[in-house]
Amino acid sequence: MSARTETRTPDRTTADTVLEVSGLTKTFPAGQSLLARLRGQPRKVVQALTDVHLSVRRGETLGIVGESGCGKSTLARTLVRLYDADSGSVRYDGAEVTALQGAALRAYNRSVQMIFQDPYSSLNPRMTVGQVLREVLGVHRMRPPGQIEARIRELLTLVGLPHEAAGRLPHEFSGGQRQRIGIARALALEPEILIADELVSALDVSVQAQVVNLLLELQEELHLTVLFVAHDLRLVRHLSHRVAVMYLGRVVEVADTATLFTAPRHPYTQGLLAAAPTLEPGTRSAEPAISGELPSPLNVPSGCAFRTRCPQAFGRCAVERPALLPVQGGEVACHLYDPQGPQGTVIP
Ligand SMILES: Nc1ncnc2c1ncn2[C@@H]1O[C@H](COP(=O)(O)OP(=O)(O)OP(=O)(O)O)[C@@H](O)[C@H]1O
Repeated sequence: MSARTETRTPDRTTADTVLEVSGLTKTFPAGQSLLARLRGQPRKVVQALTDVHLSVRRGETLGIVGESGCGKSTLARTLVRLYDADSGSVRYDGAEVTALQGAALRAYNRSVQMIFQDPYSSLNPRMTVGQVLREVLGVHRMRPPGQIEARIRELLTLVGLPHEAAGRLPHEFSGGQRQRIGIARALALEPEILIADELVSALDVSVQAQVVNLLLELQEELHLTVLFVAHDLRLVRHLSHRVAVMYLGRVVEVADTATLFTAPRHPYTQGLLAAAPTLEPGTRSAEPAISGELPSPLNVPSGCAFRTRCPQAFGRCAVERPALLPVQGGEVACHLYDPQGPQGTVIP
């Protein structure tokens, strides 16, 4: 990773929106005790995504960050239709994804590929890499039968594996190599969008850098659009043109990477960056950067969900949910940035 340390800028991406998420909401029924069930108590719901708005530009890498449980994976899974949204809209090249069925849904599922943290769990342990790729290419008729072997070799080269890898079983590979196999399988379907959910978090740091750099090269070579969901802000900064920050199921800030890391606006983003161990060594304060506990997604605070932990919260934050509004270099959902002024009483 040392080869490129500069922050990526959105210059090379187009302003053309490929995926437009608006008002996306997803809840899950919470677990319930036997006693509560016997008493007929109403089941609570986990508010995993609430009114999420997000535009993804063609050809960009968009990082998605936030504390554990803030809804990153649910967003990724809802985008690929592993989950059905409760409400809201996802438009891919203008077509409503939440309504797709049959052949149109299958085409969408080819165009938008998700790669998971643990490809081992989704690889058949008894199938060689060649068999896995042959099956994907054959079932989806990606190549005529006579061209399949050549395409398998091409895919292995693309992800930096030797051609001999085709004859080997998943357990014969290291974690990083298995991630490369997962990426090759996704690329076999010639997607336009890759969604990488915690792609490298289970790998050693040195291997993480190799896989992330591979993703960076592939993205530039194949003009892919990438959604990079991760905890590690250092990796997100390295890879992303823009970054979306989530808190308790909402997008609270989106900005180009340089702006987000040098001039974060939302108090939550400011806290998240201050808490990151790897960004600016020596500049961390001894105080916890974000005070208090993350509220339960069963009981999301009224108004701004972050206000119970926000050092700058004022009266309006408890009663009115801030909308995601445009600011220079991005968007932010915080009353402090209301173009009409914060309008409220600062809580002493
Ligand atoms: N299938 C499910 N059933 C019930 N609750 C769920 C389910 N999936 C996610 N949740 C809940 O939804 C909320 C958002 O979870 P999600 O996994 O999307 O967060 P995340 O930001 O990806 O977290 P992490 O970084 O730990 O993966 C959490 O409170 C989680 O417990």
